[in-house]
Amino acid sequence: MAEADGRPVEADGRPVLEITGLTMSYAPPVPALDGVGLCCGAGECVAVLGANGSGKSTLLRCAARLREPTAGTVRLRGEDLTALRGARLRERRRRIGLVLQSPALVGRRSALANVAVGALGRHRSPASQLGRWPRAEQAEAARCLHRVGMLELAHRRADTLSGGQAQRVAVARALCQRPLVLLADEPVASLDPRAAHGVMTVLRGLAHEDGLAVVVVLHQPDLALPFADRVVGMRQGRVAFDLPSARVDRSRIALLYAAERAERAGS
Ligand SMILES: Nc1ncnc2c1ncn2[C@@H]1O[C@H](COP(=O)(O)OP(=O)(O)OP(=O)(O)O)[C@@H](O)[C@H]1O
Repeated sequence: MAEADGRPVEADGRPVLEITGLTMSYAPPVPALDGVGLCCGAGECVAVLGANGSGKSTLLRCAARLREPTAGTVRLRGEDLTALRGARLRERRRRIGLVLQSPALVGRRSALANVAVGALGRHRSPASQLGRWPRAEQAEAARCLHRVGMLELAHRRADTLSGGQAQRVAVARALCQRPLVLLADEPVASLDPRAAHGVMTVLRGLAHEDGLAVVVVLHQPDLALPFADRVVGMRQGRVAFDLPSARVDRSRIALLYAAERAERAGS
């Protein structure tokens, strides 16, 4: 893998995920994103910080093509996803794993069965939809659980897991999609500090050790700075800064939130 500006890029010189000029408004119109650019290379962990309403979740949803941007491009390994439709889009979307604040597991099913759901895009049958998986998919789900340190609890019902354990299972479910990119939207928001640290360790490991491109939206600068390689600060639908973590000082972060408060107070 090569490097450009200190960032990992694919052999063709492009980062795995490359977002440019992303603009999106919700009806009636509520502007949410205004020309946002963000890149994430294989093996890189990027944190996105910003005050409530600054557009972080909308950015991830547009990147995963769950929302349609009004302008801009989302490239996965150089291919523009915003130009794709139908089966091709569905296939490419599977290469983008999504982890949300709520793990959304099926409580009465085992951790293993929940993880195997990530394989549905490759293997869909009446049996798999009832939670009965062929041996190969079960083995892959077990490998994904092992990767997040949850193999021992593979056969536990999901509704008996702690919040941190459930979130690791959700990460394993995303891994079972065999993603190139992992997008995590406030994955530690409901977790205690120890569990949050554990989930962040897993996410960073998936970037640094497994070579995924990981983008994680956080509300905790104290987690973003030590765990992420780069931090993207968002303010009012725009990128306020995009810097290596080591160059992000506290005053820059404070400004991110303070400016948002001041602008709101004045509006
Ligand atoms: N479904 C929706 N319908 C209308 N407006 C929306 C919708 N979702 C978000 N918005 C608006 O879009 C803007 C960006 O919201 P978004 O949720 O992306 O921000 P965020 O940075 O993720 O916020 P938070 O940290 O609170 O999750 C806000 O003004 C928000 O009110």
